[in-house]
Amino acid sequence: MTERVLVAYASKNGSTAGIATMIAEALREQGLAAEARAVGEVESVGPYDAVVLGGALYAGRWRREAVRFAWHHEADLTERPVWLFSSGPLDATAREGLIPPVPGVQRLVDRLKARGHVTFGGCLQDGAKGRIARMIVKSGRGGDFRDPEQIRLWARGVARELVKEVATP
Ligand SMILES: Cc1cc2nc3c(=O)[nH]c(=O)nc-3n(C[C@H](O)[C@H](O)[C@H](O)COP(=O)(O)O)c2cc1C
Repeated sequence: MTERVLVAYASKNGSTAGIATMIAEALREQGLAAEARAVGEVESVGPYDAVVLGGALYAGRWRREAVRFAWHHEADLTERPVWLFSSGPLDATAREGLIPPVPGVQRLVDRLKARGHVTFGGCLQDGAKGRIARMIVKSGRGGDFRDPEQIRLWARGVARELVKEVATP
């Protein structure tokens, strides 16, 4: 049977949503039934066999909705394979090496017994919401630091683990 994977995300300016869409596409390419959904659109994780949960980083924390989602669905999430991702750094650091989760996300990794966590580069461009966001863009420190190849490779690793598990329960 095809594994159903939920890629849930919390995004303010849309770039984490974009990453979630890329992850879901890469999982589908590997034969999984994956869909990307904003956390607010997900009532239950019951229909899914595995979950990828991602949050945009603001001031050293995940967007609150992502944390709330994790707490609210904790019991169901701990019964399923779960991976977490963060999106944030507005420079090349996420591409150059593994960035550990911020403390609040590390707590979720432990609590949900997540199989893995990765930090992807973020994106802030014209039209970003918020005064500080606009200041960052205006001062030339914005840009798109997401790396589609890095995202695809990470998603393929997730798919490999899930497919292996179905083959050898
Ligand atoms: C006010 C503000 C605070 C931010 N704080 C962080 C941070 O603590 N760590 C980080 O890596 N990125 C930080 N960023 C960058 C965002 O995480 C990045 O732009 C991300 O891609 C936004 O995701 P979204 O488009 O899904 O909202 C911050 C951006 C803004 C505007």
